[in-house]
Amino acid sequence: MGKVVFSPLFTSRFHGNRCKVSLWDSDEPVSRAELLKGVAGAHGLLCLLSDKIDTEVLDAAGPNLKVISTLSVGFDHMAMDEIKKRGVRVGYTPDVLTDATAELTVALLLATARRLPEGMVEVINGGWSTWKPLWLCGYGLSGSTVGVIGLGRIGMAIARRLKPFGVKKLLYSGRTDKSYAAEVEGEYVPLDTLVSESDFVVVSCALTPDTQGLCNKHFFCKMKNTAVFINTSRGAVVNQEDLYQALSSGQIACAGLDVTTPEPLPTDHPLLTLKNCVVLPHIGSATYSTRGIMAELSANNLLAGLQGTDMPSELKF
Ligand SMILES: O=C(O)[C@H](O)CO
Repeated sequence: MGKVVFSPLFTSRFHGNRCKVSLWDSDEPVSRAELLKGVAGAHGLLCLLSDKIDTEVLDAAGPNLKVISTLSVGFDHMAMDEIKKRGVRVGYTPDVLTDATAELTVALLLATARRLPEGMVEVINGGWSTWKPLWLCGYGLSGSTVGVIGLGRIGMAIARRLKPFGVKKLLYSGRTDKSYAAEVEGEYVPLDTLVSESDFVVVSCALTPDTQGLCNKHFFCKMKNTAVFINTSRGAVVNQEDLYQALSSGQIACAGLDVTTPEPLPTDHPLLTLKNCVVLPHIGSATYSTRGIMAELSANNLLAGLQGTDMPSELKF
């Protein structure tokens, strides 16, 4: 085999059936300088969603590069046009993180709507004086309308988990009507209808030029002022200034975000001053078993790409 670079991990060089592996042996991301240096001459690269794989990295790798394997289902961190132009194959990790991400989305939705972080702070700081009828009241799923933007693998897994909470109506929007939505009695509606009729708006679409900044002031203005907004896809789908305005003015009730722009969100970011905004550090797929399976799948994708065989999960683009 040749040279492979694994970044958390790092790259590989391929000679016959052996590869020389350069491993970034840390849970911390590889620095840009190390990545540019380490990738030189590599035949394969295993990267994270936090590694920007752009022309500079591709140029630094040079013409040996045959395969990039990302430890993620999202691929918005990679310059796909440029990668395609160079004939480099791409492996990714769909399916194996669907359950963990859907589970986290439900947890975030409940934590946000039922104000769990706020409640915990009150217990710790002595704000819990006694039981009070209206104190820390939030919003429940029973009898509600839930709107899922992007009913793909993860969106569908979220819908399946939310339905048993007594959700009355499940709306979804996206590029196309999905026949499998029947399983959750999903109703395909225009985005405007979803936004204005939903009590819970859950964003689960990929980040593309079409969805970038989709959730902006026009979007939030159409939401009910009792509505809960949840995003576990990519931060850039949301205009955060507009979200801040919507939350601080009472235009919408609350928001739960597992993804932000940038990541990490600076600790002095205005969103973090709001009690009605729950922010998590992009932990959708963070279960021990899911991350283990993702690591194995991305290593196998990389090896198949180096050997020129079928990858377990190749991105077709
Ligand atoms: O794209 C992905 O794989 C997720 O965002 C990571 O959990």
